[in-house]
Amino acid sequence: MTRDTVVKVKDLSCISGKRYLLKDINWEVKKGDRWVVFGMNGCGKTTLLSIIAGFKDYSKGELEVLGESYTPKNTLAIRKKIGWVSSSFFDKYYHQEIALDIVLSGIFGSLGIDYLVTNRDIIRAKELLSELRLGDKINSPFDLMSKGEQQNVLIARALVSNPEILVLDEPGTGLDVFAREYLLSTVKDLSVNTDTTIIYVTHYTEEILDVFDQALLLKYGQVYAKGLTQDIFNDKTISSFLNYPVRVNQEREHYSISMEVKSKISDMLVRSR
Ligand SMILES: Nc1ncnc2c1ncn2[C@@H]1O[C@H](COP(=O)(O)OP(=O)(O)OP(=O)(O)O)[C@@H](O)[C@H]1O
Repeated sequence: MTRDTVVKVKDLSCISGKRYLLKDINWEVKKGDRWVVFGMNGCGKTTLLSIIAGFKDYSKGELEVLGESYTPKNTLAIRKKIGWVSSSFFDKYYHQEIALDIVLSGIFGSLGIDYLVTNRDIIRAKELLSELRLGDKINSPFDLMSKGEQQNVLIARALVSNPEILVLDEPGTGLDVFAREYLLSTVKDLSVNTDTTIIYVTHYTEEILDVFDQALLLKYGQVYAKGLTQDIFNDKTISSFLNYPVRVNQEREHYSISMEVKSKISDMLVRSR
């Protein structure tokens, strides 16, 4: 039996002014897939995921999520089925909102609580916050929380609706050592025990768990490679992708990349004294 396609991106471009932030992206994600998205700063990862999560428009091409194209009428309904963590996106929107309200907004796929919440919703949101060690921060405004606490609020927001698709944009950033392991263990458990589709963006190869069996490499807003992680994460492909010689190692449960980098900054500073 063929699995349903849950995200279909066809010849998609996103243009700002005269610049292509994304160009001719083609990508298909099936139900239950686990993808890692990898690329250098500014290559368009957040832009692509914001579009897929229904929070950003695109300029050209086609996008279907869970069998539908976004329209003003169905946007919230589709968003509800996507758990999206992206501090680079939400940081711009959340300021005075308290942790509990932000988590509850995930139930509606909105940025705020524009609809009626039930007691069950509140209990679930509080449980998730407590589980993520934020039980005492339920009423804290977003701006007054630490980076890691904010990230955990966004993780709780993404999980509260028990989503069909989890889109995690650098979810480990800012987390302490325990919180990051807890996140990775949650992602791993979800991928083993449920058919949740997972798309995971990271810069840190130690977060590329063995469960992420497919990889999308983005470079300058375009797809550089996509396919099985084991076929892509090798010395040759990643060195050519990064334009720099690296060694890719597959450890017991994740990948790692080693490279020799020599900074010139200290020499520059010493010379200018
Ligand atoms: N609204 C916008 N208008 C114009 N340019 C934008 C806009 N949003 C993002 N960009 C630019 O698009 C490029 C891609 O940004 P994006 O945030 O998608 O990159 P990224 O791959 O997620 O980067 P990082 O790894 O640093 O988070 C960047 O050069 C950024 O400056």
